[in-house]
Amino acid sequence: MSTLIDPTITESSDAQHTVLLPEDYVKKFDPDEYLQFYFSRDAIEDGTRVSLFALPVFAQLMLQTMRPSERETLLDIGAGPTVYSALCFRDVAKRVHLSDFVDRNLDVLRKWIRHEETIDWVPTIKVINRTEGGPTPTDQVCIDVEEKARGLVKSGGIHFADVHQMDVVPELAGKKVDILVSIFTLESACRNYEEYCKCVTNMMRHLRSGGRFVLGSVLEDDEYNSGRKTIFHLLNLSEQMILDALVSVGLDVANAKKYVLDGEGVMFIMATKL
Ligand SMILES: C[S@@+](CC[C@H](N)C(=O)[O-])C[C@H]1O[C@@H](n2cnc3c(N)ncnc32)[C@H](O)[C@@H]1O
Repeated sequence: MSTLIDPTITESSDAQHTVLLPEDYVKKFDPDEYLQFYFSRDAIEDGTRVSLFALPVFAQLMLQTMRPSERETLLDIGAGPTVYSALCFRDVAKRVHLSDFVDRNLDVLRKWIRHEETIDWVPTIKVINRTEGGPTPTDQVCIDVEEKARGLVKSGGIHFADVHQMDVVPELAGKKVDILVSIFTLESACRNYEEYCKCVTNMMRHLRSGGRFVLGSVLEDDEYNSGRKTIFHLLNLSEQMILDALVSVGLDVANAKKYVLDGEGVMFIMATKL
């Protein structure tokens, strides 16, 4: 997972190479370490996460192909301590629901809502803005972008999620959103392909027919750094395995928009639920 791993760090930590498992998230996933590792100013300047290129492109496509009434609600499953989905889709949806399995991640998201210190999202906003084709944003533009995203999450909510449950987001049980986003979560949460397919089925219960599913996945890798010294297991997935799982839950994969970044070992796909 080259987008998520700084090779110099993995090499130096080989001596104590412990790989944590899906059941270790609650105790061992550290939101601050994760944000520092991937979203600090230095991390963003050193090499950007591919998500910040793919998601704004999908957002633009949604603006072009969906009427405002068809794209009111967005749910991000496994957002972790990050808010970049709300930043990328701020002009698309009216309400954004961020969800995750780890309470400490949800606490960080709530702190962000209350304007308390978390990470500085300005470097991320600048990359998103560049992908959107805008000029280098002023400080005021960055503040406005973040405030708009914050407002959408205030209108939506911050929720517990477990992809292994039939109602992945219990607080939204029985409710369906227009856009479902999940980035680098399923391959983190699942131990085998059978579980993966079950979790995709569970997630789809939150998406309405005609809605869009946006999935970001690591391809063919076994682990990733969740911080400088912490390594978590990943389910090793080929592109075909992912596509098969999506077809089996009724997503229109034949007409999907897909980016496979071989050098980066990641895939992003946007598909409509039939
Ligand atoms: C690699 S992080 C991705 C975070 C964020 N989506 C991003 O792109 O930076 C994996 C996330 O999956 C979450 N996760 C792990 N097990 C989960 C489960 N059973 N249900 C929902 N989320 C889970 C973790 O808490 C973590 O936030």
